[in-house]
Amino acid sequence: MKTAVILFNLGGPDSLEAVKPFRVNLFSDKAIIRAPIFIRFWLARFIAARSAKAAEQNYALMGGKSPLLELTQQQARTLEGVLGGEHKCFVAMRYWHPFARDVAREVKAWNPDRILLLPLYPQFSTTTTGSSLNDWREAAAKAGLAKPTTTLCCWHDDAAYCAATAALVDESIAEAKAKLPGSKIRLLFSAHGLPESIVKAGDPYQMQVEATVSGVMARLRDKTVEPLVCYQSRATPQKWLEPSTIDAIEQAGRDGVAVVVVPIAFVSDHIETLVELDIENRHIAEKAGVPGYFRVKAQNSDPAFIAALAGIVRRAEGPGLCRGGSLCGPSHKDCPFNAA
Ligand SMILES: C=CC1=C(C)c2cc3[nH]c(cc4nc(cc5[nH]c(cc1n2)c(C)c5CCC(=O)O)C(CCC(=O)O)=C4C)c(C)c3C=C
Ligand SMILES: [Fe+2]
Ligand SMILES: [Fe+2]
Repeated sequence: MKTAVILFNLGGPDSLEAVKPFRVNLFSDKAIIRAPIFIRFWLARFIAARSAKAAEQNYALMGGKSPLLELTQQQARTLEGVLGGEHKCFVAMRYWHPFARDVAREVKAWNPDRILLLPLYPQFSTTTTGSSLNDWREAAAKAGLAKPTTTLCCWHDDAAYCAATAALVDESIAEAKAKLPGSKIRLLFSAHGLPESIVKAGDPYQMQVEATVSGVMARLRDKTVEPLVCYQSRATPQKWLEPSTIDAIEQAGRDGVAVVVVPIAFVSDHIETLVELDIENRHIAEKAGVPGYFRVKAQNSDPAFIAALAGIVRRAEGPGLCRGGSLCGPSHKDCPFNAA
């Protein structure tokens, strides 16, 4: 049976010229800016233009483009190798190439017997997974791609994913302890932030982030470190989830503890790990007098992580789907696809 596995991520600009249109696409999404279309059209351009210079400078620090597409394509190739047989992995991005509309046509040409949708966002948010899946459904309908389709939602508490992440965290704790013997260490689980209003409207993201953190903590070899969940990358003036990663770093400075920062809502390096965490927040930590700043590696194509994704795919190929054709993990009372 030919199975197409579609990997979804947000996408990133592939040149400095693409930064502005990429950001206009992002802020034009009704899942991100919840305003009527005619207001959103102008607001998107206004917000995108307002902070365009700073964004361009940040992409310039990464060589003038986002590495997200290459890293996701590498994940796709590695996963395809692990799954073997008649699996083919495709990558569809939400706000820059390759767009769902083009990928849907490619998938149709390959003519699979079934399709598995695998968002590379471990936690469900209406702003990320929800938006990508809606975009895919529209694109598939337009391309006339009507094959049995299963959504692999909500793998935030998947045991193998949590174990693979815990192994990466353990590596950084060991490095911190070796460099700063005797120092107290705080684990900052830094998730992408969200406007609080989106969470209040029922988005399960924050709950799922906390579940991921519990799952990772339970699987750490080194249990001597204290965890704290915080939220990074605030992008609009509204109130966002708290505490912010910056506040948490400054607090660590006041408390005189070293920090190990775990990017917990992304599985690939991109601007928010390579620039925000590695450059900006490291600088903030130095200024705040934090005795040591360590960043846990993103999963990228880590073999244990790819094996976890392969496990999620294989489970979807067996029985046990939740209502609506989605795969549910063991504890999905909050699964957005499981509503009647
Ligand atoms: C209101 C704005 C935003 C929300 C909500 C948001 C949620 C969100 N985003 C990610 C993951 C990524 N975001 C990326 C880029 C990016 N995101 C926003 C804004 C919001 N994100 C902006 C303005 C940008 C562009 C970067 C910039 O201008 O500084 C990316 C790609 C980065 C890259 O390398 O190109 C990812 C990935 C998550 C997980 C999330 C909510 C859970
Ligand atoms: Fe974002
Ligand atoms: Fe689910």
